[in-house]
Amino acid sequence: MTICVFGAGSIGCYVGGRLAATGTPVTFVGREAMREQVSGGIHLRGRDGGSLEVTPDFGTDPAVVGDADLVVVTVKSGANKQVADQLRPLLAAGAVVLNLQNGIHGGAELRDRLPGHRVVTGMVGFNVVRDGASFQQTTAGEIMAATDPVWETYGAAFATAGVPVEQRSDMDAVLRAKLLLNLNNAINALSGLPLRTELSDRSFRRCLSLAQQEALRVMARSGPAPARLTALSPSLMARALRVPDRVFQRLGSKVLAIDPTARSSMADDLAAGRPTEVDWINGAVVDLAGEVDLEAPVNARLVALVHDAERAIHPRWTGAELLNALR
Ligand SMILES: NC(=O)C1=CN([C@@H]2O[C@H](COP(=O)(O)OP(=O)(O)OC[C@H]3O[C@@H](n4cnc5c(N)ncnc54)[C@H](OP(=O)(O)O)[C@@H]3O)[C@@H](O)[C@H]2O)C=CC1
Ligand SMILES: CC(C)(CO)C(=O)C(=O)O
Repeated sequence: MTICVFGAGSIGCYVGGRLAATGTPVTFVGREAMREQVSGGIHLRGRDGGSLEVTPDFGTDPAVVGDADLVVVTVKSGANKQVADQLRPLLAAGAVVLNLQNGIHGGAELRDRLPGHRVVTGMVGFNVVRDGASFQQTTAGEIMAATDPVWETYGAAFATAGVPVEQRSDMDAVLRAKLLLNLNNAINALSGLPLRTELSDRSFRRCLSLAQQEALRVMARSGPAPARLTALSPSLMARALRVPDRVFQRLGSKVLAIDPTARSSMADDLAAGRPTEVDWINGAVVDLAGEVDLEAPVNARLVALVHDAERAIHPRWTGAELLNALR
């Protein structure tokens, strides 16, 4: 039972690190800059505050993937096609691929390019903040993945590692629900604020409400309906975001139960000068809308604003400014 984490950054090092720290053989493939940071050892802090230390078997040579039975792909969406091209000649016969990514098309993108291999679609419901070689899970949440025989072999290892996998037979609906939550990634990135501060501001929540309601209209026409991943249903959540701050502090206390340092993965990308996943998140809503003869101007505007921010054009917005730009 050997796992290879391919594209090991925040999610890959955290999930793979927990597996390695609890006795599962894991190899990590990632960038040289990451190897330099983590090869002396990584520190993993769980949501319960407990810590694990492990020295990862981290390299930059993709060839090690050939020894793995399970390959966990944790690159950002834009790298999927290139990664599939790298994996195709290297994967062992019978190796299973698990993609742990935001967006709704990652699994299919890999599946189309890796004929002969099972690609299991997964989703990470929690946030991880990296600080050098320290990886901290800053929100509650689970990994969800498509029901598959692979979990008979690996399910116990993920559970022991403190990253249990909930098998779902409705992964498309799960990915759509996560997409709705991730519409905040762009707003969070443009705010320049930690998630908790941003979501405590009604103007930013109203921006998210606009983006989610637009996405819900599109999803209502294109099916499947998004799964319910939070205490409130997706449509109720989109409405509840608009309530005044004091009411939201009570109503949305679970939403705000976030470590004060946590930021969305898109905020990390913007801060590090990397291309963002906005085309795969808000852009996915625009694409879905096009397929059913609708328009999605709020999400289209967010895509454009994040692309501007990637080029250092108006990278920071107040809640009021952003709300004005989206209405
Ligand atoms: N971070 C979080 O809290 C959460 C993230 N997610 C999702 O999980 C996925 C992974 O996110 P995250 O871990 O934050 O991403 P990171 O950017 O931290 O990690 C991905 C790593 O893969 C590297 N990489 C890209 N292409 C290759 C390649 N061909 N070979 C080797 N390494 C490669 C990247 O390097 P480089 O940057 O140089 O390309 C980067 O170091 C995304 O879809 C994200 O949206 C979901 C929930 C929470
Ligand atoms: C966990 C969450 C929703 C936090 O924003 C996320 O998926 C991300 O940062 O990409």
